[in-house]
Amino acid sequence: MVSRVIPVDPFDLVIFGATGDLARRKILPGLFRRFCSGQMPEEARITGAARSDMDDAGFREMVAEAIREFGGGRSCEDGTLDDFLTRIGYVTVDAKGDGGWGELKERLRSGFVRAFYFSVAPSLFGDIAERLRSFGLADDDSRVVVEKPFGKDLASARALNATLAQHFDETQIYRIDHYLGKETVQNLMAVRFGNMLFEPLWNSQYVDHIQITVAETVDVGGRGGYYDTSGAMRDMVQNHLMQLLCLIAMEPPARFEPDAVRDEKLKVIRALDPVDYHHIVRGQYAADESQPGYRAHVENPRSTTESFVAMKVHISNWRWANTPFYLRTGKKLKARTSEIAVVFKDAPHSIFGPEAGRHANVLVIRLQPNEGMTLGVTIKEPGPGGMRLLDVPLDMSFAEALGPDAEEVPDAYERLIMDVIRGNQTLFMRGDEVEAAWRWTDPIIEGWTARGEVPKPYEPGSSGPEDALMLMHRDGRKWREIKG
Ligand SMILES: NC(=O)C1=CN([C@@H]2O[C@H](COP(=O)(O)OP(=O)(O)OC[C@H]3O[C@@H](n4cnc5c(N)ncnc54)[C@H](OP(=O)(O)O)[C@@H]3O)[C@@H](O)[C@H]2O)C=CC1
Ligand SMILES: O=C1O[C@H](COP(=O)(O)O)[C@@H](O)[C@H](O)[C@H]1O
Repeated sequence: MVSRVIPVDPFDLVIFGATGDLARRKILPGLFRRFCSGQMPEEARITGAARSDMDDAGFREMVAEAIREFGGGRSCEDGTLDDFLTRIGYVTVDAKGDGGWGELKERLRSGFVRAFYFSVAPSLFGDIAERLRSFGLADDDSRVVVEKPFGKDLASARALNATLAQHFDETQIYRIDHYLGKETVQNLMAVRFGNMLFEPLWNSQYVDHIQITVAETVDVGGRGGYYDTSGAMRDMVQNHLMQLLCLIAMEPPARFEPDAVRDEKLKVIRALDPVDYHHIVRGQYAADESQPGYRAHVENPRSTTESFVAMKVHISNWRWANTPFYLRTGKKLKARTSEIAVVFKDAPHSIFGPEAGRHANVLVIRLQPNEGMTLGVTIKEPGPGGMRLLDVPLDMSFAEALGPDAEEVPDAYERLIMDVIRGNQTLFMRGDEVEAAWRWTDPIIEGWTARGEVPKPYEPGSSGPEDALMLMHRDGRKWREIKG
């Protein structure tokens, strides 16, 4: 295999919240994998910063443990971990106080790319941004990476944008949506805009409807405190599903460049119709004989927060008028699967007569697991039985197509952090995009509150509430089965 890894420029990366869950599970192991792949240059340095009192050696031990636990199955030569750890340091810093900032500044070198990852609660973003400037750690070339949730509604997202804008230019702010870093999500753009095959058919004249499903088997686990104030709508739809919707529905950007892509995504969000409340189903997983339900995972035993949402959405523009988009996401479902299905219309006339049945082509883009694409094609049923039709899949699994190269594919966080170092904002959300997404989401959530709506219970391990199935049945359509 010929390595296509291009090393990034030397950098200083500071991770605020380096002792936290996200840093240990995703960021630090991801950086290690990039180091193994040879993408990280010799002079790269990573400094953890958090409140815990620790020295460099203590933090390196924590990092080594995190990598052993969450590092992932890629092969790395012996000794690489020790080598990686020599590039790691730690400073005790209080985001809300003055302690530690001077020492942190001394650790940073001039002449290198400088990035600050805010892997802390959003309530600390403003404090950190302000101190980065007042203690002179950040300059006009520095980058800041901010985690989700980016606000909980339009007002809070605006306030957060305004706070960040006091200290940093938009070109320095990298708002993470890790779905944009997934390999297949980018492949979606390659499929649409790198082929002549699909784009002429990619509109309401040929597409009957589109289904976007992000199903999870996990419950809210230890994140009940956060999740109960959020729910599936804020946690998944406003960001991840919205981004998938944008990529599938947007017009071709003139170039694969940050503002060209983000302008087109913004136009999609702005063209979304308000959603009729009859077109949304909220669900909450119930208990069964072997396991507790949602309400046992959160503090409020009467919680009406949704762990599932299904909805029908319309985009009012020339391309998509009259083509519905059905979105659904939920926890504790039957299988972990994320996919987008583009369901084409039936052929306008069947030359094979009514007994041949109805056959529509479906293009399925599987984001996870088993990333790949399947195009359902109608053929003649083999054998002597006359002209009977059969749907067969033209199947492409990326792991099979890439062979051993698939091992080299970085995960979402690895890719996005390297993009920050490269200064490429294409796969990050712009401030106006996030605000537009909240502008569309807010009335939906406000409507639930005003109507005192209670989510429908659903069985753990199911496909969600019955009403979600009805949402499509009413339109004479059917959800694809949720299977891993
Ligand atoms: N965990 C996840 O799966 C995901 C998390 N996120 C987002 O990432 C961010 C971090 O989440 P997560 O890692 O789970 O959170 P944790 O609660 O696990 O970690 C929080 C981190 O912030 C540090 N911290 C808290 N207060 C201060 C302070 N005053 N000064 C300096 N550091 C402080 C903590 O340090 P110490 O403990 O040393 O005090 C700790 O390192 C959040 O915005 C979250 O919404 C987004 C997607 C998924
Ligand atoms: O951002 C989030 O995403 C995860 C799902 O991410 P995936 O990459 O595993 O599909 C979700 O579990 C979590 O609730 C949400 O905050």
